[in-house]
Amino acid sequence: MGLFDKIFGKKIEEQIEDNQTADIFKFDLADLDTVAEADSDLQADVLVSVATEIPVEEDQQPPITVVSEPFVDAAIDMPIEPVVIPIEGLPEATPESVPESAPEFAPESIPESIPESIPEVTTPVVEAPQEIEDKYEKSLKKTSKSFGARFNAFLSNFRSVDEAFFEELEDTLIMSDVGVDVATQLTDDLRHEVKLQNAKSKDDVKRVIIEKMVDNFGESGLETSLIIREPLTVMLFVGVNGVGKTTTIGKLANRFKNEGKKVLLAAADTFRAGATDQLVEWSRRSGVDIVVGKEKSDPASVVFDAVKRAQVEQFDVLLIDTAGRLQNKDNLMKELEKMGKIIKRELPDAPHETLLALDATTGQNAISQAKEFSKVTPLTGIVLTKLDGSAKGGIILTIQQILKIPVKLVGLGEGLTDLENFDEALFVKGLFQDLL
Ligand SMILES: Nc1nc2c(ncn2[C@@H]2O[C@H](COP(=O)(O)OP(=O)(O)OP(=O)(O)O)[C@@H](O)[C@H]2O)c(=O)[nH]1
Repeated sequence: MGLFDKIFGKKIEEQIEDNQTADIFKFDLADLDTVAEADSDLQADVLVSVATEIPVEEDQQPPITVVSEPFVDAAIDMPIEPVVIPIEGLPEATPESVPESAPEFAPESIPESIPESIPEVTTPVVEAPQEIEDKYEKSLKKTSKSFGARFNAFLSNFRSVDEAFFEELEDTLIMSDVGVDVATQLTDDLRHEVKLQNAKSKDDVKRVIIEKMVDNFGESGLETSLIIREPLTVMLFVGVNGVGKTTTIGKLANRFKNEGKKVLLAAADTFRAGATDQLVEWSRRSGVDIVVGKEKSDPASVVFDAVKRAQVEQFDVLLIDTAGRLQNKDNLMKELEKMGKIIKRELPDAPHETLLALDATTGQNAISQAKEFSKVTPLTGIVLTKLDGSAKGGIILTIQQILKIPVKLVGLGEGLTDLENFDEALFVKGLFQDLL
């Protein structure tokens, strides 16, 4: 049984007839339903994502002293010295306040008052399946509307299923961010399928199109669950600026914390001023510990400190934020290789996940980023962020089909709990809600 049958029920029950000619598929579309007007907002499409600093009330910030533990390694040759990182707006740490080794995770280091807007921090949250389904449906509304509007408009223009129909269908698929290769393949498949199923009415054709898209998707066979390993799971996050890496790490930290796991963050994006502060803020929100380095210091040293600390203090999960400077691929590659080497020296099977964050609002651009990043480092999965603000969620179909990299997590909002495991069935249901 294909994914479509599992989600939407039985396929069209038409006799499969052999030796059918194209003429048989001529049908009258005069009785088409009134087509909903395409949402002009959705046509405008691209939403511009702006990386913003997380607003924090000054009086809610306890003093933070963050120490990067020194290490000596002739092989890697990184001159590291203990550093005290003054977080903007906080009292500067004095050398005396710097402990010799990385500080023990102390509950006191978590701010006493968590901002009111994030009550989930201390309460384990288990979401009901219906809640998750509703979130998917809501987040995919824009994509589904634009998908639905395009398809309904397209179908209303045709009186018969002939070659022109399939050519127009291919264009519609491309415009729906499915990607050229996938659109061509799908159209070929659909030519065959429509014929095979002897689809005669508008609804039949529509159903066959969706059915084929869904089944293709379901056949990807990609493992979408996150890899979790005992005693320590290491996850590396990569992606260009502003796509939502830091936010995803914050949300994931909160989720693992609520599951009772001991979580450590590593701010290995030492390149961009402010990136560390942002991650520090997320660590506060989620109530988890963090290792940071000096601005412009070697990110590999932060990773080294974090791995050591995670092992010594028996953390369950280490989430590493990196700088995604795709503009300088050689540097990025070297940087990621070096981090990988350091991690592997301590944990040969780590990093267990190298997750690429992609912004769903950027459509096909996200695909190019995925292609570029997979040249730089092997990727185990994708986090598709901002699905809630995108009308281009259809790119998931392309990502899985073309890149063969599983989407593992989806960002469905800016809140602490707006991150979900990728669920093919819920995604597909949400995607086609306006078409069926
Ligand atoms: N609506 C929505 N916004 C999101 C989501 N994920 C992240 N954002 C927003 O996207 C913006 C950028 O997110 P960051 O997490 O700072 O992105 P980043 O990739 O870490 O960026 P750099 O730190 O510059 O490398 C922020 O305003 C986030 O609130 C999401 O799933 N939905």
